Amino acid sequence: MYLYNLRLYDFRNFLELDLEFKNGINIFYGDNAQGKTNLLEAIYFITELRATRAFREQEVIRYDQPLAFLKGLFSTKAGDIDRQVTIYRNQKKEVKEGENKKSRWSELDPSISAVYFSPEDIDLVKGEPSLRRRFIDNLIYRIRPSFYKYLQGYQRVLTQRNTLLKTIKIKPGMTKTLDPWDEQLSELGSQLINERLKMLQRISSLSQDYFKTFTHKRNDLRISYRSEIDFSNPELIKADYKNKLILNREKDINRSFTSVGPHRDDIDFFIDGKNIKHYASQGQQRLTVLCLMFAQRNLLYTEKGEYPILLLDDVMSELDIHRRQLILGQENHQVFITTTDLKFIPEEILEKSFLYPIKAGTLG
Ligand SMILES: Nc1ncnc2c1ncn2[C@@H]1O[C@H](COP(=O)(O)OP(=O)(O)OP(=O)(O)O)[C@@H](O)[C@H]1O
Repeated sequence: MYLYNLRLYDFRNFLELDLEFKNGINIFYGDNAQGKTNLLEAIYFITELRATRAFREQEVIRYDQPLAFLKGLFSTKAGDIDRQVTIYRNQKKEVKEGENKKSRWSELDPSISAVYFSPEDIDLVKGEPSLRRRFIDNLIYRIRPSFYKYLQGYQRVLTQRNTLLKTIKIKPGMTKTLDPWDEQLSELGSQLINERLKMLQRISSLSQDYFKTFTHKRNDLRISYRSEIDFSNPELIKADYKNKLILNREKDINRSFTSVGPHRDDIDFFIDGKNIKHYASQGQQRLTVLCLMFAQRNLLYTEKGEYPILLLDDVMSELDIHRRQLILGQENHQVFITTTDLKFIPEEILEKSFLYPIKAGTLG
C-alpha cells in the first residue's frame, strides 16, 4: 500500500498543496519551521485519522480558518482508495472513502495504516509508565478492535471501585461491598494482562531482531512486563490479582485509590542485561524506540497483508552514519523522512530517493 497523491487545504501552515508521491523513500527537506513535520502529520492524519502531536485535533486547522481538508489517493493490493477528511473547528471531523461517509473505524479500508517516529518518542522508554501501557494497548486494539471493550470495561470498574474506596473511608462498615468490584476488576484485569503479554511477546521478538541487525549483532535487547501480580501462569493471574486486591484493601481505602493492577504495570527494556532507562545512551534509547516502531510496522504487515507507511521525523541527524545506512538501506516500501539538510542522508540512499524542498508552507 502506498500514498500516491495528497491534497491539503488550510492544514497547519499549508494554504493549499497538491503533491504526487512514489512508492519508495520520499524526503522533505528545508530549514526549520517551514512545514516538514506538518506535512508528515498530514500524511499520518489521512492514514490514521488523528494528529501526531496536537493536543486538540482542531489545532491542525490553519490559524483563523474554519476547517482543514485532506484528500489522499492510496494504491492497495485490492485497488485504489480515495479518502477525504474534513476537520472542523466546532464539530466532529468528517471522513469519506469515495462518495461514502464513514462514521466508524470498522467501516474504513483496513489496509491503510502508518507508523510515525519522531525524536520525542524517546519518551516511550524514558518517560512515564502510562506511555508504555498506552503503546501496547493501542497496538492490541489496532489489531483486535474488540479489545477496546475490555479496556473500557476495566477503566469503568476501576473508577467505580475508587469512588467506593472514598465512601468506605468515611463509612468503614461498608468494606464488604468491595467484594463484587474486586471480582470484576480481577476478571477484566487478568484478561488485559494476558493480552498484553501475548502482544509483548510478538513485538519483543521482532524488536530484538531489528536491534541485532541495527547493531551488527553486537548488542542484545530484552523487553519484559513488570507487575506486582504474578503472571508466570496465565491461568492463575486472576486469583493472584484478587488476592492482592484484598491484601491491599486497607492501604487502598486510606488512599482512595486502587494500588495494584494492570493500570499500574510497566514494561522494562534491557540492553545486554542493563535497564536502558538508567544505563543506555540517548542513541541506544532512540534506537530501541526505532526498533519498536519497525516491529510494529512488521506486525501490522503480518496482520493486514500491507506494509504501513513509515514516517520518520528528523531522525537521520540523530543517528550515526552506519545506522542511517542500515535503517534505510534495505527499505523497499513507502517511507517519508524530514531533514534540515540532505547531507544527513547517505549518498546511496539519496540516489534512490524522491526529494521535496519545503519552504514556508509550499513546495519551494
Ligand atoms: N494551525 C496552524 N496554522 C498555521 N501555522 C501553523 C499551525 N500550526 C503550526 N504552524 C506553523 O508551522 C510551522 C512549523 O512547521 P513544522 O513543525 O512543520 O516545521 P519543520 O519544517 O518541521 O521545522 P523543524 O525543522 O524545526 O522541525 C511554525 O512556523 C508554526 O507556527
